[in-house]
Amino acid sequence: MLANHRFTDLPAYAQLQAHYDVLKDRHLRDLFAEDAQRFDKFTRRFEDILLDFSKNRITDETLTLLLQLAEQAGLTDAIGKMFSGDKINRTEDRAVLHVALRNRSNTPIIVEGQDVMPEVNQVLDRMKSFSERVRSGEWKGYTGETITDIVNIGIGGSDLGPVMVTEALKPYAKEGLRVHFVSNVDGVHIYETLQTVRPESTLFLIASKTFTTQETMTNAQTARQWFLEQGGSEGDIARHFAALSTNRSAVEKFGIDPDNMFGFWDWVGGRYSLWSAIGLSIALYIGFDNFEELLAGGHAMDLHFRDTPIDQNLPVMLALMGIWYNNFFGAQTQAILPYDQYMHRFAAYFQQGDMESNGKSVDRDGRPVDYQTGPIIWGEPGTNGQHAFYQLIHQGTKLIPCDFLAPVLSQRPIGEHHTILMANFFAQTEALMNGKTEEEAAEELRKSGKSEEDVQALAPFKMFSGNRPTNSILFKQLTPRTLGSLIALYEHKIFTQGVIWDIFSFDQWGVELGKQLASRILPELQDDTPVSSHDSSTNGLMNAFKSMRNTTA
Ligand SMILES: O=P(O)(O)OC[C@H]1O[C@H](O)[C@@H](O)[C@@H](O)[C@@H]1O
Repeated sequence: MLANHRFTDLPAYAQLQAHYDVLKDRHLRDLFAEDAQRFDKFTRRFEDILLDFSKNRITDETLTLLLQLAEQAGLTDAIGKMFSGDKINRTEDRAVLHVALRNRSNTPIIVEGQDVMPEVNQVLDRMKSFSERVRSGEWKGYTGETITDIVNIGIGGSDLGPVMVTEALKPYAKEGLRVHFVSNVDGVHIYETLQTVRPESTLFLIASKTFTTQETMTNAQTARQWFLEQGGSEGDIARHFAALSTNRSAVEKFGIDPDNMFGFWDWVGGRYSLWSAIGLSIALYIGFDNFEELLAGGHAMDLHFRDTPIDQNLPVMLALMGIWYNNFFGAQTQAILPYDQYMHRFAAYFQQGDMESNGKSVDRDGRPVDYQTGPIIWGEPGTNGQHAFYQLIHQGTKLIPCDFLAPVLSQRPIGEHHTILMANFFAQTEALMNGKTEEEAAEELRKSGKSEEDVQALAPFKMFSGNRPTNSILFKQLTPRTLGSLIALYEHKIFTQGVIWDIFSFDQWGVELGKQLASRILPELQDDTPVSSHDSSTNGLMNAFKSMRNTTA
């Protein structure tokens, strides 16, 4: 059991509060001017990844105090417990072992007296041979055609990870093999996808940890029906449907051949499951060797996180910077801004990863917290974001800590594109840090020939306060290994923050209420009887829906 603490009672918390009162008025520009060593001091490296957190509103003292906070919260002990298979997900009575899924060293990891590694490796072996058979064309559809299209049907953790990774690693994909993702229960999603594929050459992966999720089961039934209507027979389903799940009996009930089921375990959280059988679409798309490289990258980051002193530890640094802004500066959000178009779903992926993990408001004793926990995560790839929402980051009233991520080498080096992209990457963090004083703005206006009256009128609009914090994460290239490490970096950041906030990061009870109510409402929508069992707004909306659906558009 982890020793519980109240975050705000940790001795370092009060010290940080006092320190914040002094530091909050200091400008990053001055902190850089005062300390020539800032970059060297506040960067950490791991393999081909460089984390520069020097453009944060910190000093040596801030970092020392934040590290003490982590220590006082029992971080080292908590890391040990996760890696050794303790049931740290207490509200579900489960271990949390996504690290076992990518444990390429194969050291035993024991859950309830049993080493989980043989089973992990067995599923990986099956994924390997299955993906190789499909990719080589040995696996045939019901008319003897090879598979050209993979349709992954899943939602949340059974969708976002595979979507993000297959997009990020597109350069490693096999030519002629397409992958599609259907998640939304909105029939539009499956309709549009089915328009683009043929039953003879399509493989459906029904991805659901529980195999009970309404959206996924509805989409899976529609896909099955479509397959049968298009010419496939019941007997052909085994060639075209596979299941990725922990729920064997539900898979069998659905009619999927148990030989086509790839299992995983309750100690894999949905949002941490891309490393498990849920990653089959990834293995099919980029090949098993590349999938193994992804796992190896995750594993390397795991070992770094577990074995490196916390002051040298990349996930810990990211976590501490986040806590500094979240709990002392009152920042509500955290932007993730990858300067790599292939990473365009990275922020969306960590919206679930972070917000479902740390969007909690009771501590581990079930007491309401009186401090802020998980931030709102959002972001889009650079430079698109620059032309959309950066205005607010630069000149708005909100403090938005940003992570800037970029590869040194592009996967698609075309002309000057990457150099131009990187010029923007460096320019943005510098601009956010330095800003532009009103005098500087006035001087520029004067130089452009404006009258003194215009200079005075316009300068306030053209000044930038700066002092806006960023992390820069520079990595050599977006390879499977590096992507694996980057994902694990953020996963462990989330874990570290959860430990410090004394919350449970691995349950997600908050998604249940809406589900419960939806299943109560569904039968009420199935006829035209007026509804009166809810509040007046919900009744009113449902009754309006019922009457409008009966009038022609
Ligand atoms: O894989 P499943 O069981 O279909 O769950 C899909 C998703 O459902 C819920 O929204 C949550 O529990 C998520 O964490 C999960 O990823």
